[in-house]
Amino acid sequence: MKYKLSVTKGFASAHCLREYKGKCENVHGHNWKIRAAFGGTQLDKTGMLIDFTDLKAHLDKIMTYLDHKFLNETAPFDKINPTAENIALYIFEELKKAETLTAKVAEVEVWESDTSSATITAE
Ligand SMILES: Nc1nc2c(c(=O)[nH]1)N=C([C@H](O)[C@H](O)COP(=O)(O)OP(=O)(O)OP(=O)(O)O)CN2
Ligand SMILES: [Zn+2]
Repeated sequence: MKYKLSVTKGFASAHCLREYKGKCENVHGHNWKIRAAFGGTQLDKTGMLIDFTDLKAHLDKIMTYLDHKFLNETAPFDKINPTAENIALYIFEELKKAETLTAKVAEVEVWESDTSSATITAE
């Protein structure tokens, strides 16, 4: 991939981890930070891989769905644990709807705190 563009957004939500022994089995909240990257090799006639504005709008839609929710009661996290890994995979899959012929989702990184993040990378 020659070009890689990233946008960053955040949301606030509560969760608890099922099947987990420790403080995170209790309900608690995070200010999640998301970095979504699209990659490709070909620019359009305006010199863009994909418009940042479109990318932000797609990410915003996902953030709005997750914002101020109890994730354990919000699909798909009512069925799968709302870990940083699963949240990153969910956002990665949702962002595929925004792919164009030349710009594909390359990476989604989910920060649970200033020091911990999970990244999904396209294979
Ligand atoms: N691989 C993963 N490990 C953990 C996840 C996760 O999503 N993936 N999540 C948690 C908990 O959600 C928890 O909130 C975070 O725990 P932790 O970093 O231990 O706690 P703090 O945010 O309080 O950080 P401190 O460094 O202890 O202050 C746990 N593990
Ligand atoms: Zn947590």
